[in-house]
Amino acid sequence: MIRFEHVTKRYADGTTAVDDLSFEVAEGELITLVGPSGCGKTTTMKMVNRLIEPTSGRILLDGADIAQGDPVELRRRIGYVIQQVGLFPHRTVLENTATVPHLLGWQRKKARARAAELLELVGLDPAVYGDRYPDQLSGGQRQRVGVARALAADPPVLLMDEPFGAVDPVVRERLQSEFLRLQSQVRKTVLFVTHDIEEAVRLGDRIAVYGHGRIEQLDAPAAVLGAPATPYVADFVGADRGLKRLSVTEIEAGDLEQPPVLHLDDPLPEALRRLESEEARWAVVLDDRDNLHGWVAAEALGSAGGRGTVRDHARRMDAWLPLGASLKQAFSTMLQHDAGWIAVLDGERGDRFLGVLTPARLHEALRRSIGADAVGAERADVELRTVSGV
Ligand SMILES: Nc1ncnc2c1ncn2[C@@H]1O[C@H](COP(=O)(O)OP(=O)(O)OP(=O)(O)O)[C@@H](O)[C@H]1O
Repeated sequence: MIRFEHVTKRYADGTTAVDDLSFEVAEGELITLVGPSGCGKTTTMKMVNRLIEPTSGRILLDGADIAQGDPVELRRRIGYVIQQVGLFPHRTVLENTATVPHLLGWQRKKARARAAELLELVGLDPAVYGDRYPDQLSGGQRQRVGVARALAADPPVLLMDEPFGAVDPVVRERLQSEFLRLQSQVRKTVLFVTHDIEEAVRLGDRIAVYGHGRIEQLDAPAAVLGAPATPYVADFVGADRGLKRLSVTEIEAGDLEQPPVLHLDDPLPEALRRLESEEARWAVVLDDRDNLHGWVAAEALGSAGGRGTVRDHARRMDAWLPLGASLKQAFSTMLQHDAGWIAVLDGERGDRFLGVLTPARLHEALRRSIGADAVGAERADVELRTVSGV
């Protein structure tokens, strides 16, 4: 969709802002450009809508060299969101949002209807906020209007330059979640500039980590965190990259442990025999539709004198997650419920019980996924070497 071919930008004073850059953004992909101040992220972005012209090399949009066409025509296909938003102070929120459709000559009614639809999409009720002026909004709301305005003419490409940089961390996280939800609906091709590695990891399908004027690594967030390509990248993503990686590594079926499974109506003697034969101290308990009910301790069954069913001794278990949730969510759920394990369910198939994740399994999953990225293999195929006998 967007292709950089050996693009260099040298400013008049001799500063090389971008140095022989080649990479490609696929249609519907969100690439975050992350790196320290002055490394060329904004220059990269502004060359796409021709606010800055490259010194050499070329940029293709849908296969066509953008330098050959009309910049105004080009910008109609590209939404642009910046940190200072740049809303017109004397125009209402609705008018601000309808700016581009107006410029494109849409009829007033159609432009306003589209603007209202977009405001709704970014979580601002047009009936409440449409007639307000920008200074009557919070910082986070202004950013939302900025995003709505950029999307108003439905451009295939979005350029976002630190769009959430000026709001406090709580609002920022909310805007990120909303933007992820929005992007899953509109699937734009996005270049997103940020200083913040956490933001880059959270939002990007891939992350481009910039050194001075160059991309040091362009890869999926988990790969950048797990297997940094250079010492520079390792340093930039931080010593706690293992921890950060938890949030972008999903629970897979192969990570799970399989404890014995009992059903609520199983008679006690049979249940006890099962646990004894498997030398287990507890079992997961399912209901008659095979949904998770909770768990039962062998000790509780043993002291019951052999009468009744598992139901009489089973305890509820609320610590569970669907397959595909992140390891960070798993860890956080364990802490929240003070649980030594959590159940993992198949959300796609009526919450069927799949297995349990323990802290040891979680650690293994993380190590295996880092190992997999380092050698370019599937996580399930990675064997761990463990210090044994300790
Ligand atoms: N008009 C200009 N003339 C000369 N040098 C410039 C100009 N614009 C940017 N630069 C320099 O080019 C380099 C890259 O700037 P750029 O704005 O692309 O960095 P950035 O990574 O976006 O930084 P930040 O995160 O601080 O916005 C910097 O050294 C900057 O000082």
